Parts: sequence; structure tokens; C-alpha cells
Amino acid sequence: MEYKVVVPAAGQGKRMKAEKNKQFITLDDDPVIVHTLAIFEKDHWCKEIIIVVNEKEIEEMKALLDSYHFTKILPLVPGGKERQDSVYKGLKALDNQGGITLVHDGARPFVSIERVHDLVEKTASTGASVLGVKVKDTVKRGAEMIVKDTVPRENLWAIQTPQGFHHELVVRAYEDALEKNHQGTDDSSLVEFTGQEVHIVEGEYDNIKLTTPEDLIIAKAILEKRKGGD
Ligand SMILES: Nc1ccn([C@@H]2O[C@H](COP(=O)(O)OP(=O)(O)OP(=O)(O)O)[C@@H](O)[C@H]2O)c(=O)n1
Ligand SMILES: C[C@](O)(CO)[C@H](O)COP(=O)(O)O
Repeated sequence: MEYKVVVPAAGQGKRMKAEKNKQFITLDDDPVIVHTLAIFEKDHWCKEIIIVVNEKEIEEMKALLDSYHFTKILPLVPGGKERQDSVYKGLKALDNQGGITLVHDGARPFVSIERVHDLVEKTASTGASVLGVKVKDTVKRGAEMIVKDTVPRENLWAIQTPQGFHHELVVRAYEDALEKNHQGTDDSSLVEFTGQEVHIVEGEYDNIKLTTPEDLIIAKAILEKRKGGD
């Protein structure tokens, strides 16, 4: 099997409250984005990687990547205002007609190649699939700090990336969203919006997105666990 991947890394990382974009924060000697890219560099199913980078950080990112020996990275693509804008730019820069395209957050450095392969296989047979984990907490809907109801959790999934698609299908979904001015927080919600079924592949809780400062503590613990042979 083979696939190509778009890695959006053009955010500002405001919720991380760090001095620099979270993609450049060092974890165990390497920046977050390098941990993420190393997964796809190592995976022989992955043929090409498009990274979408904040316009102001392109030179810094180029210099950083030059100091590593990545072989699959295509020319960097400048990002947009929202994640959705950045991913769309990345998709447009990718030549993958008839192929499988994954989208994976630059800020998710711990996905395992086994789960990526599960996702690619499911995508090949269905057209669209996402990694997700079962929600562990009790979830309530609230308004003005009053509980309105408790949402049955049996069918609730916390959705991660990578998300996998037949290339033309995801490009069409992004174009449709642009035309209809529809915003979603992930790629699959745009595909759902076109009426296409999206399949869930069970992932792992380790595959966190580095969003707020406490996620860095969890990230260090995950790295330590992996050094210990996991
Ligand atoms: N305009 C944007 C916004 C986000 N992203 C990327 O999308 C991924 C997931 O987004 P998120 O965690 O929300 O990152 P930020 O937007 O950087 O964070 P924040 O919302 O806290 O500013 C990240 O790898 C981020 O760099 C992007 O490429 N372009
Ligand atoms: C795409 C995503 O990582 C799936 O969980 C998530 O929706 C990104 O959300 P954010 O609003 O950019 O944090």
C-alpha cells in the first residue's frame, strides 16, 4: 500500500503559551515537527510529505529541515489563516490523482506506524477514515454553567489525525466547503458535509495533540515510556 501526507504546521500555538510556535519546541533533543515527520520518513508506505508552514517561519523551517536528512519532503507550502485554509493549500500542492492522501497535524508527534497502516487499509477500501479513541469521561452538555443533559457515551469518539481519504474525494470536500463557506475543525467533517460516509479506525490514547502546556508533560512521559521499550 502507499500514501502521501499533508502535514499542517502553520498554526500559532496560542494555547501552548510558549515563546515560539509549538512545532519548534524541543522534546528529547528534537523539535516536535521533527518527531512528527520522522514517523512518515520511516514508514515505507509513505511516498511524499507536504508540510504547510506559517509564511513568517518558512526560512526557519527550511534551515531546521536541512539539518536533518529527510528524503520525502516536497517544497514547503505557506499556510493560511485557519487550519482548514492551510490544509487546502497543502492538498492543492500535492499531486496524488487516484491515490490515498492523509492529513496529519504537525503537533501530533506520537502516532504509531501500525495505526497509520490500519487507517490506510481502511481508507483504501472505503474512501474516508479517521483514527479515534473512545471517550473516557462522562460528557455533559451545559449552558451558562448549568448541566442540560448527560450525553450517552457509548457512541462517542475523540477523533485524531491522521485522517485518510481518496485524494479526489478530500479535495472535492474542501472545494465544496469553500464554496459554501462551511467551517469544520477537522478534515473528515468537511467530507461528512458532502454526505460521504467516514469510517472510524480505533487508535491509541498516546496519539495526543500538543495543545496546552500540560500536554508537554504527557509528551515527555510518553517518550520515557517508549525508551523503556513500551
Ligand atoms: N492556520 C493554521 C492553524 C493550525 N494549523 C496546524 O494545525 C494543527 C492543529 O492545530 P492546533 O493544535 O489548533 O494548532 P494551533 O492553531 O497552532 O494552536 P492554537 O489554536 O492554540 O493557536 C497544528 O499542527 C497547527 O500548526 C495550520 O497549519 N494552520
Ligand atoms: C484535526 C484535529 O486534530 C482532530 O482532533 C482537531 O480537530 C484540530 O483542532 P484544533 O481546533 O485545531 O485544535
